[in-house]
Amino acid sequence: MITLRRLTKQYGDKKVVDGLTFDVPEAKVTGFLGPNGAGKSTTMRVILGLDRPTQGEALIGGKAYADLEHPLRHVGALLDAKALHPARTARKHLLAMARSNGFPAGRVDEVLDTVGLTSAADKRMGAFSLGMGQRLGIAGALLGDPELLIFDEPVNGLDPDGVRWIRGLMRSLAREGRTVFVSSHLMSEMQLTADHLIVIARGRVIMDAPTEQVIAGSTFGVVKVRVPDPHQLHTFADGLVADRIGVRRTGPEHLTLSGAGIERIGDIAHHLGIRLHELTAPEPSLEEAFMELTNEGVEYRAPGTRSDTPQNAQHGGGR
Ligand SMILES: Nc1ncnc2c1ncn2[C@@H]1O[C@H](COP(=O)(O)OP(=O)(O)OP(=O)(O)O)[C@@H](O)[C@H]1O
Repeated sequence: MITLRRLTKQYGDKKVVDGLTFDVPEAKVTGFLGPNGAGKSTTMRVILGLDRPTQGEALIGGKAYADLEHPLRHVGALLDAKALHPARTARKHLLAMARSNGFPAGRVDEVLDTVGLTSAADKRMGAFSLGMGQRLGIAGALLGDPELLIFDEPVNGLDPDGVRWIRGLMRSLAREGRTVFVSSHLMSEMQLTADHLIVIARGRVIMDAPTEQVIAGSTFGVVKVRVPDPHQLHTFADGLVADRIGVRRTGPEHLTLSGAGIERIGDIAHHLGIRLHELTAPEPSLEEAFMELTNEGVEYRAPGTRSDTPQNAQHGGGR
């Protein structure tokens, strides 16, 4: 449905998007993940024809957005919360959108119902909360009954009810056969929502795989340890790094380790005479997978290893 081929976007001499090649599959929720500034919004803007690529192409059903005959019948998008006319009601706002795009007026009530805004339809938008504004933005995206939906950080600033609602909506849109492409930096959220994940860092793809595979790929399992003595904590971290174990400081007394199981970690602690107050192997999460993939938060590195480039991260974590 969405096809990116060597898509590159450069601002000045900075490549914000650097040769992205991937497909977004149909009838699935695809999470587009990456740390802040990774290039997610820029990629979405290029797909939607709001920005021109420096090189490469982004196609929707084989066509550039600008070549789609009735774009809103094919693609609905929620980007940054738009500046809404504060004195206008939600219904009037959607009616104006419907009219200017040739959609039947009856569609307005349908989408208001879908997003749960029927009772607020005649309220002025100036009185809308952030969550209501997001719902209205989604109503606008659904107006043309498009087969592709692009949502940029749709859960930003929403309360837990709103987050659950958007999650359910995205899943049901995919069940209807639509393509849902959603960006987020919230790994935990995508773990619950997305079937497929595309992870980028510094404008490059570092993972493109089914969600389950990304989670499974994180584990050798991480191991958590708690070392009460600060001096021993550093000695232990250095010893582990020398043994090629990935070490991340996750609290004043805590380290999160990857690349070995609890038996080996316990043996190393014993060998070094380190006193432990905790040695556990929690269930892997997407959060951990993401940390590994992007190498975020890694404080200790083995001397001579260069695990901070996206390419190496792919080799290290892209199983
Ligand atoms: N019009 C622009 N001119 C110059 N630099 C830009 C422009 N738009 C974006 N950038 C830069 O491109 C980089 C990527 O931004 P982008 O918003 O695409 O990332 P993102 O992954 O969506 O991150 P976030 O979650 O923070 O929005 C950032 O460093 C940003 O400052």
